[in-house]
Amino acid sequence: MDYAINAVNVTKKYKGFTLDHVSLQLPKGSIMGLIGENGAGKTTLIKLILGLQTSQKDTASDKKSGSRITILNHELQSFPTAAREQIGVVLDDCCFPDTLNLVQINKIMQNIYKNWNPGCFNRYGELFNLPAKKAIKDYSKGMKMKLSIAAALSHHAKLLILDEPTAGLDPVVRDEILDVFMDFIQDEEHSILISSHITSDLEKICDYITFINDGRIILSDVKDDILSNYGILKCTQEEFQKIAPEAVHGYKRNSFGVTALVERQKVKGPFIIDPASLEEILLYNVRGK
Ligand SMILES: Nc1ncnc2c1ncn2[C@@H]1O[C@H](COP(=O)(O)OP(=O)(O)OP(=O)(O)O)[C@@H](O)[C@H]1O
Repeated sequence: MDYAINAVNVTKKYKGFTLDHVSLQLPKGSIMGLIGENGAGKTTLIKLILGLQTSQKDTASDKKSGSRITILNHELQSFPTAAREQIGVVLDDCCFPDTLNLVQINKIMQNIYKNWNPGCFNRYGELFNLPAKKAIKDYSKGMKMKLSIAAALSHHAKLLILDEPTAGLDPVVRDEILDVFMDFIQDEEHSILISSHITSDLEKICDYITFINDGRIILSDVKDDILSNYGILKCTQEEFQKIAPEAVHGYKRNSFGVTALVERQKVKGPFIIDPASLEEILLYNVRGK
């Protein structure tokens, strides 16, 4: 398979936190959602993929395990500067000087990106209702996010890497932006890696989902397969004892019995298993023990 991102055995150690030999493959032409609780390691992984932080590879064991990141078929270490235009990035803070306005940013970006498309930037500015003459410092949080997204979409990028791009946006604008992301990948050459706490957004647009917890990937698969393989089972304590432990990925006890996240195929018996949302799959995996 042809991957937009192929990260293998990526490791980063901070005091009290280790991103531990994480591997992630984003097939070209698709959207992958990154889900995890606060501090799980999503931003760290994104920054490592972008080369904004360096991964650990100074120990003998890491050399053996072959830590490696390839983006759009280029090794990260030797990524050509010119090819950087092919990556559109949105991180959680707005990266433009806040005294500038949209018109000034449009002019400046033409000198930064060879492939900058001023008409495209203007169109997104209008679509996202961004005032052209207002200084960025007077933009709301949501407006700044929309500005970052407009910029990421205006230099003919082939890959978008987006860290919580819909945080702070109202449902109507979020829906509009999700449509823009869906349009972006219609061409098989375009791909998106997106992290978000709004799991319903990811459920709408993603082809693949990667769950990350405490620096480790706990599940990474085709979204539709995840949603069809996992389900919520409600039963009595006695019934729960009869379910194979390997089928259970987390459970909660309550006064009526047990509610558990299960892998459908591993559950034997006449149980009713309801669909599980991505949010429930995360919650049970992280907290439901
Ligand atoms: N520069 C740094 N120095 C030390 N520790 C760091 C640094 N950057 C991140 N960390 C730690 O790494 C861990 C993962 O942080 P990260 O920002 O990747 O999480 P996240 O999944 O993006 O969380 P959130 O959803 O809250 O944005 C946290 O414990 C954080 O404190």
